[in-house]
Amino acid sequence: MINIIAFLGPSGAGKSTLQDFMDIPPVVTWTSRSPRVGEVDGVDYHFTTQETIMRMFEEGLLLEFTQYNGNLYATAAASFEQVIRSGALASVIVDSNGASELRKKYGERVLVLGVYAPVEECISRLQKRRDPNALERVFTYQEEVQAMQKLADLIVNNAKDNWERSKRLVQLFKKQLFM
Ligand SMILES: Nc1ncnc2c1ncn2[C@@H]1O[C@H](COP(=O)(O)OP(=O)(O)OP(=O)(O)O)[C@@H](O)[C@H]1O
Ligand SMILES: Nc1nc2c(ncn2[C@@H]2O[C@H](COP(=O)(O)O)[C@@H](O)[C@H]2O)c(=O)[nH]1
Repeated sequence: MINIIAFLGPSGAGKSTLQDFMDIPPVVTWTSRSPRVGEVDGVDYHFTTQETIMRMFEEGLLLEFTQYNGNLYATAAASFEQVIRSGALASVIVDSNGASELRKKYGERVLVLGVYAPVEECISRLQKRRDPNALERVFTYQEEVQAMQKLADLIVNNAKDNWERSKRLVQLFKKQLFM
C-alpha cells in the first residue's frame, strides 16, 4: 500500500506544479528560507529559523533535514507517522536526502515520483519566478537528475511541450492509487 508520494527532481522542473495538479494532501515541511511573494506560512512551508530547525533535530522531532542553497529544509517525523497510522495518502516535496530517508523508514509505502525538464527550461522558469538564486539552483542540476534516476519509481518528463502528457500521467497514476 502506498501512503506517501514524494516528489523529487531539480529546481524548476515543476514538482510543486504537479503536486498541486495531483491534488493529494501535502505534508507541509519546514524551511529557514524567506517566503516568496504569495507563499503562506503553514501552507507552503512552516517558515522558521535555522535555530528552530536545529533545535527540532536535537529534540528528535525530525525525520531528516537538508541544506540547500544556504537554507535548511526539514521534515517532521510526526507528520508522516500520522499519515501512516491513519492509512491516508499524502504528498511531499523533498530532495534526494529526504527521499532516501523516507524510503529507509517507510519502504514500499513511499512512492518516489521523479520530475525533470531540460536545464535551459528550468533556468528560464526560475528566472520568470524572479528567483534571486536561479543560477545557483541549477548548478546542481546534473547531480539532482542522477539522484532522481537512482531513487525514483516513476519519472515524468515535464518539459513545456510535454505538459499535457505530464498531467495525463499523474492523473492516470492517481486513479490507480485509488483503485
Ligand atoms: N510543463 C511546464 N511547462 C511550462 N512551465 C511550467 C511547467 N511546469 C511548471 N512550469 C512553471 O515552472 C515554474 C517552476 O515550477 P515549480 O515551482 O512547480 O517547480 P519546482 O520543481 O517545484 O521548483 P523548486 O524546487 O525550485 O521549488 C512555475 O512558474 C511553473 O508554473
Ligand atoms: N530533504 C528535504 N528537502 C526539501 C524539503 N522541503 C523542500 N525540500 C527541497 O528543497 C528544494 C527547494 O525548495 P524551494 O521551496 O526553496 O524551491 C525543493 O525542491 C526540495 O527538493 C524537506 O523537508 N526535506
